[in-house]
Amino acid sequence: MRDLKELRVEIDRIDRQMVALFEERMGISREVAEYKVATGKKILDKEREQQKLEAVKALTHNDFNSHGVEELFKQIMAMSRKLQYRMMEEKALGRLPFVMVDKLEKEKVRVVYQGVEGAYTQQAMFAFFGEQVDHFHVERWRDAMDAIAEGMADYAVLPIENSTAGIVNDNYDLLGEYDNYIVGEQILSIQHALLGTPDAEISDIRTVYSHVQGLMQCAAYLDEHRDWTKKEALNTAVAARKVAEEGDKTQAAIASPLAAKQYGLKVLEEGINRSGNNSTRFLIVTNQPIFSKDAKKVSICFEVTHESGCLYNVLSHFIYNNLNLCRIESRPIPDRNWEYHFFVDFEGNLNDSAVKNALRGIREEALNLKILGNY
Ligand SMILES: O=C(O)C(=O)C[C@]1(C(=O)O)C=C[C@@H](O)C=C1
Repeated sequence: MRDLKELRVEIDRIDRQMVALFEERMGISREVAEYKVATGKKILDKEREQQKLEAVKALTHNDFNSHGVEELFKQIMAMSRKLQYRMMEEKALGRLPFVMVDKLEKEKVRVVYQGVEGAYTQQAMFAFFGEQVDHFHVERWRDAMDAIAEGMADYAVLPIENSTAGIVNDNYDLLGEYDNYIVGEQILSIQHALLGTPDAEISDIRTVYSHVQGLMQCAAYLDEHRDWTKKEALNTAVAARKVAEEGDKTQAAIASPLAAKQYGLKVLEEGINRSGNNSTRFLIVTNQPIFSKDAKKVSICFEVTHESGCLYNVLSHFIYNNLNLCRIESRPIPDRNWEYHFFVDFEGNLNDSAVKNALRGIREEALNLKILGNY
């Protein structure tokens, strides 16, 4: 048996050769990039990569090495592409179809939110734009997206994620569907209360209405009252309005204390959500591709082909460009079973070259990349 020291000397010798060859190959890749920049040819050439993988695998002598070489060359070619995207960046300004503004216009604007007066979304709107803002409300989230798409409002406010109950699926889907853009976000601490008619006591309650998220966020509290029937409403404020309108003291709503004030209801119990720091994140959306110069977060969505390693390849652009991923979600693509839209948020501004570089790579290597906004 040979000594470990001696074996490591040999490994070091081989690695030096591999590094030299890697650098030589990257040098050629630079020349390929120059050719591609000059001729407008795409950087990713899947057919060539497939042929290359088959060719290098054929040079190996067993299955283990064949698999290893395949992985190795996939990585080498991915690095080669990244180098080429970076060179493209040096050649072209790489302007994205977004317009930078100094500051988001918040005065003399009209804002739409979904729900009725007293909804948490209304509170979020006030927190972002101020209480004097000109506003109106619509019944469904889709109506709010239509209102800005058609120019009836300048901005829409949509809940996207709650710290206890998770994402608002429907709004993720709407972001993918509409050509509207995220320009801001507002986080609101959500403190739910149990609201009843003015003559009600907790012991009278038989039925509780709320939005599904309200019911989920208060699941532990509702578990202590298993005999109550839980019923879903379009949103928490609609639930409060229903209880007020029907005037039945056996009915209660889970909604905000603001909604109690709005509809003349009695707060039977406060702070009934499971988590003390229960918060909801709302997005501010508009119909124009604008971003402010101090925007810090980019949201995108894309699809990947149904092949092994595809998502990994796309995500590698964030690592390579040193961009910090904040979240990733997947949503099913309608009528295409087991295929998904991926929604990714990461830190950065559309003016940063690292962001442009990563987006250029993702645009080529993923399907249907959409920049949802920078805020
Ligand atoms: O041959 C090319 O067109 C290259 O850009 C080189 C290379 C490689 O590194 O082998 C890189 C990217 C392409 O997807 C295919 C192959």
